[in-house]
Parts: sequence; C-alpha cells; structure tokens
Amino acid sequence: MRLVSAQDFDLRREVEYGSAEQNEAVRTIVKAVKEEGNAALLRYTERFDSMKLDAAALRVTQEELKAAYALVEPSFVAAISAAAENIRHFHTKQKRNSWMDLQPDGSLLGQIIRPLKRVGVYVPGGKAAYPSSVLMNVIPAQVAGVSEIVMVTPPATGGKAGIDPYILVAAAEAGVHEIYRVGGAQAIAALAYGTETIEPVDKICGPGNIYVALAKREVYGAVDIDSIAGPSEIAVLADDSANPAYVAADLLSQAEHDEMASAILVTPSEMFAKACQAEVARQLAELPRKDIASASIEQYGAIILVNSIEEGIQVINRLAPEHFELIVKEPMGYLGLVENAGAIFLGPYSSEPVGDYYAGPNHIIPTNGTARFSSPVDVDDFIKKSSLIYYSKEALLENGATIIELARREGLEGHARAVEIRLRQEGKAGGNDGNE
Ligand SMILES: NC(=O)c1ccc[n+]([C@@H]2O[C@H](COP(=O)([O-])OP(=O)(O)OC[C@H]3O[C@@H](n4cnc5c(N)ncnc54)[C@H](O)[C@@H]3O)[C@@H](O)[C@H]2O)c1
Ligand SMILES: N[C@H](CO)Cc1c[nH]c[nH+]1
Ligand SMILES: [Zn+2]
Repeated sequence: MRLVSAQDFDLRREVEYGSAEQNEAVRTIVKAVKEEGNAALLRYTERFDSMKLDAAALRVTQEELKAAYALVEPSFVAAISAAAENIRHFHTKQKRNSWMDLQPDGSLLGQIIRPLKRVGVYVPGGKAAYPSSVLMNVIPAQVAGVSEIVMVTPPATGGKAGIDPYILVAAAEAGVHEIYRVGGAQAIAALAYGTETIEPVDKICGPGNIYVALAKREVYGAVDIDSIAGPSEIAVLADDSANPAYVAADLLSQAEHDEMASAILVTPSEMFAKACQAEVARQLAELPRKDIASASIEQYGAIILVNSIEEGIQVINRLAPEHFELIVKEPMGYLGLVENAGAIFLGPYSSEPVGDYYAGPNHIIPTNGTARFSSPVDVDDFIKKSSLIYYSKEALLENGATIIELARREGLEGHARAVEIRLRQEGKAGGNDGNE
C-alpha cells in the first residue's frame, strides 16, 4: 500500500466513473433490452453469466425457495433473522407520517405520504453472494409499505451455476415472492423498461459492480434510483492510539469486495502508517480473496499522511467515502467536523462489517464521492409525497389579490383570471390588471 501526501493524492476519483468501454457496453446492453426484451436479456445472461436460460426459467419458483432451506445451515437462518430484526428496528425509526395543518381561516395544508407501488431491488451475486443485501433492500421497502417488491440477482455466483441458496433463504425469510435470475446491466434495464416476463418498476434500489452502477445511472429518469452504490469504499482516519492490525483488517474487509473497491488510510503518524502498511501486506497474503483485494489495494489503495486529525478530516470530506472509520483518541469530539461520509463508524470496536451485517443501519451506501449529496438507502427511498391544499372561501377572499399580483408580474393573465373570477363571483374585486 503506497504512502502519499494529501497533495499528491487525487481525492476525487469520480471524474470518469468506469472506462469509456464500460460506459459504452452498458449503453448498448440497456438499449438492446429496452428494444428486444427477453431476447436481449437471455443473450446477455448467456454472454456474461455463462447461463443458457429460456424465458420460462427466469422466474424463481416457490419450490426452489423452499428447497434452498435444505442447502443452508440452521445457524445461518438464525443469524439472518437476528440481523433482520435489528435492521427492521432501525428502519422503523425512519417512518414518516402524513400531516395536515388546519389554519384559522378554515384552510387545510398538508403532505400525504404514500409508499411506492412497485420497486425492483438488485442483489449482487457475481463474484460473491450477498444475502445481507436482500435484507438491506427489502426491509426498508416493507417498512414503507411497498406492495410489490421484485428482486433480481445473477443466475450464477463465482462461476457456479444457480442462485446462491443463502440469497434464496434470505429472500424467503424477508418475504419476497417475485424473484428473477438475472444480473448486471441487463437486469437493471429489464426492471426499468420491462420485458415479456418482467413488469417494469417505479424505482430500482441496490448495490452492484460497475456495470450495475452505470446501468442505474443510464435508466434514471425512466425510473427513479436510490443512489450510485458501486464498488465498496472505506477510509479510515486513525492516530497512533489505534491498533494497526485492526485497521489493516478493516481496510481489507472492503478491498476484498472488488478489484475496483477502494481502501484508504489517513493518518498523522508516520510510524502508525508504516505499521499499518506492514499489517496490510501480512494479512493480505492470508486472505482467501487475495487476488481481488490486492488488485484493489494496488490500484485504489493508499495511506495518506497528514499533519493533524483536523487536516485528516478535511481529506475525508473531500473523499466523501462510503464508509468512514474514525479511530482516534476521543473520536466523538471530531464528529461535528465530518461533513461527507455515507456511514460513520466511531472507535476501535465499530469495525465496518458490524454495519455491513448486523447493527441495523443500511449497508447500501453511496460511493464514488456521491455521499456529498446522497444518503444510504432508507425508508424515504420507498415513499413519495403529495402536497395537499384545501383553501377555504375566506382564505381565497383574503389572499386572492396577492396571488393575482404575483401572476400578473409573471405576465400570466390566465393564472390571474382563474383567481379573479372567483373573487368577482363572491363580490370582491381582483386588483390591478396591469393595463392602466
Ligand atoms: N456500495 C454498496 O452499498 C455495496 C453493497 C454491497 C456490495 N457492493 C458492491 O457490489 C459489487 C458486487 O459485484 P459482483 O461483480 O460480485 O456482482 P454483481 O451482481 O454486481 O455483478 C455481476 C453481474 O455483472 C455482469 N458482468 C460481469 N462482467 C461483465 C462484463 N464484462 N460486461 C458486462 N457485464 C458484466 C454480469 O451480468 C453479472 O451478472 C461489488 O463491487 C461490491 O463492492 C456495494
Ligand atoms: N460493504 C458492502 C457495502 O459496500 C456491503 C456488504 C455486504 N456484504 C458484505 N459487505
Ligand atoms: Zn462489505
């Protein structure tokens, strides 16, 4: 892991997300699925997932869901349901209610909250299966009250045919019934535009690799999306009170996700930086997914030396990482300075995987600097709001002239007259028509 100064490090890797070829490939896939439906979906599934399917095999059956239980350990079922409970508890706190304000003049103003009707959730599964992402997608949608939740996930994981049984059990435990075995950009396009087999959705949520992230960006507008939750990222700001072995382990926990994942240590201590560097090398050699993790560390990993913890936080705010661990003496004292980070982990025992699996907050978190303006998936992702205006006669008579004034200053006579006709009818004149 290379040591660099903050000045020598490109803190905004956003600039070009994905290579030109990846962007072009995704545009082609999305267009083909939009135009050809199942034919393109099945063609790309064969090309990228090495699975030759016919349309009838796209949907996972209830028998398959039941059969998956025989393939997983009871301890897994217990663990996933304990995690689900924490995640549900956390997300229930985010629920919003509709509200209405009765005004003294008898008018009523308010906001009506309704769940989205049909949402698509992407559960990644190319290199590794992510049953935890089933819960992180589905539970907030359920808490919001979404009635149709459609799940898509690759038909093969790590080169092995079939949806991972742990994903199917997590889906069954979460109560998802409509599941399709399709992944990558083609799955996102199918959810957005629909095919002969898959009904289109209103919104797509969920993380994925670069092809999934680019496809979500491509279909945005036809449907809503949560955020761009692409290859995982971790930034740790630690001083020499931290344990280098813990910090190295946390950096590698995200590097092992993807060759494009990024793991960055920021520290004011050169001695700590070198200890961490040695630990990363030592632990990396023993990691089963060392090929992926070392590609990620080599290309996107770095140890950035800063002069102080405050300067370190400025670096973090520029990076706007998906996950930020702050492992310094008295971390709580610095919390107010952190402006841009998807999820903040404080102190030596809040290891990133605690958040990935169990604590309760969502692990689908914006990446690639987008934590500057977007947030982890939550219940708000699955609702929409309608404004409510009930104006009483008294309120219109009282405020009509002001509205007419504003309309005429915008040159919109039709707007002015829509109010004025009522004022005249009720015997109150409409003010200056702008002609005299
Ligand atoms: N940010 C988050 O919240 C978050 C959470 C969990 C996982 N992740 C990320 O999700 C990702 C999971 O990636 P994954 O690859 O294991 O699974 P994935 O399901 O995201 O992607 C697999 C799909 O990619 C497509 N694909 C593979 N190579 C392709 C190519 N050359 N051209 C076009 N399409 C291709 C295939 O169709 C395959 O089904 C990782 O990057 C991980 O870091 C992020
Ligand atoms: N760290 C990932 C988010 O970037 C989420 C995850 C799922 N499983 C393990 N980790
Ligand atoms: Zn993770």
